[in-house]
Amino acid sequence: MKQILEKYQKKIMKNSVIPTEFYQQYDVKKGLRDINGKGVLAGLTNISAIHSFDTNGKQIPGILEYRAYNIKDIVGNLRAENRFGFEENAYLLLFGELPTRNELKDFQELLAKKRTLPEYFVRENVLANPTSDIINSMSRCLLTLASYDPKASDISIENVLDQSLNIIANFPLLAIYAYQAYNHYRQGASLYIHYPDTKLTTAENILRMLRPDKKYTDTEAKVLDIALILHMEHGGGNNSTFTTHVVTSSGTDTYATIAAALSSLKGPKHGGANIKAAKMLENIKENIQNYEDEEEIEAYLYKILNKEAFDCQGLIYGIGHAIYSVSDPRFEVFKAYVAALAKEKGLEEEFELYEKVTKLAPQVITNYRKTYKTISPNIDFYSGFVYRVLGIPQELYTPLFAIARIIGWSAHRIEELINMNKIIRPAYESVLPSKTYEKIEERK
Ligand SMILES: CC(=O)SCCNC(=O)CCNC(=O)[C@H](O)C(C)(C)COP(=O)(O)OP(=O)(O)OC[C@H]1O[C@@H](n2cnc3c(N)ncnc32)[C@H](O)[C@@H]1OP(=O)(O)O
Ligand SMILES: O=C([O-])CC(=O)C(=O)O
Repeated sequence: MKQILEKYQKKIMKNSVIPTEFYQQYDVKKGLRDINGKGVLAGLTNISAIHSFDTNGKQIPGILEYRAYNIKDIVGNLRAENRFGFEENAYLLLFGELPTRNELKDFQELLAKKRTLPEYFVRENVLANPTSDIINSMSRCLLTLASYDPKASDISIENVLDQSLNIIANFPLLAIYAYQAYNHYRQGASLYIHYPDTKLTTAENILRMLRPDKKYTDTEAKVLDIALILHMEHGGGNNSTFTTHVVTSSGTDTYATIAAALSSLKGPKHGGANIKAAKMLENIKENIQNYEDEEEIEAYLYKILNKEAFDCQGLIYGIGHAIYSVSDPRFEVFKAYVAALAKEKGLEEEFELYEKVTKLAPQVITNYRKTYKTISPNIDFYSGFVYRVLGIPQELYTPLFAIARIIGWSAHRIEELINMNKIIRPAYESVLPSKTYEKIEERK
């Protein structure tokens, strides 16, 4: 079998490689972006804005706005008022306005009411097929839920909104129960299936369902709430949201669309980077003797880039961004929390090592690869650190991203359905000259 595959692979390599210069010649933007990170304009949106260049094309520190409100103001205000904000920001992103106190209460009650799975669903679907790949389990369960929905393929806005709210409410259950199944059947731990509490927020319910004793502190839940808010939405062009637009444009149903978005998200260059970054930082910690020695850290980062260390893929996870240059504003917000948590938990030494990595890695990548814009750490450099301090297992890092980003996917799916009504279908130029068909006996 191996030999046959090697033979086929050789043929593929011979017939599939396209000379690099062709991309320039045909003006194809690899990754649909300019080399400095400006994307090909593929759509318009009211949902969020990302700024990384000023009007003169100069790189600026990144700015992220949800429905025109700066993410730093959103988080700053929640913090000042010591309130949870996941539900409020879900309302803002989905409906376009900040809720009044009563509107927020009604929305929270609606989500709480919807936060329930069909009878026996957990036993027959979640527990029956345990896997460490929780995103796969979520996709599988989502597609199974479609068969319970008599209006699964109805793509009217009202129905899509109803389906989206069901998925938003139930993603935490699908993720946490899938982890509990894996932890029990594959890791030998006791099995806990705690029901969510209708009076609690999304962040509180996640910790309640995860922990054997259902207990958590208010600070822990508020830190998780902020992490979720920061991951909720990032424009129409990020890989999983663009997938949502593409798949929605074919007219398919909500379940299939979100399963596609989940599949995109788990890739290690996108949402899957949070697990990779956490594992990489552990690996760096194990392989560095002196945390103070910048030369030793730098040499190890070169080894990672050179595919000689960690997962041998040549990527330093949690660093770099497709469109941000000088900074990812979410990283900045996160860092303040991480610094405080590290101090509280006595992890200052580890935090200082990671800080050195964030300082050295961008320079190392710039020296090693051809880069046209400033490289800086992204949101997921520190998310693993925060989740670890909260006692959240690594298998749930990317699922937590999905629990948050389902809001952005839903808002973008609805925006696509309202405004576009046109199948997305870009062009691929064939660079292969035509050939005369050879009869089977003439082939060499
Ligand atoms: C929530 C999120 O999705 S945020 C992103 C999470 N992903 C990661 O953290 C994975 C590590 N980072 C990366 O792989 C990249 O920075 C990406 C995928 C996020 C962006 O990639 P690009 O748009 O190609 O970035 P950019 O144009 O700045 O990169 C220039 C060069 O530096 C390389 N580069 C950028 N970041 C890294 C990195 N962290 N490690 C190694 N090489 C890198 C790119 O591969 C590219 O090399 P190439 O021209 O040989 O292909
Ligand atoms: O915008 C991107 O390309 C990736 C990202 O940061 C996100 O989806 O949050």
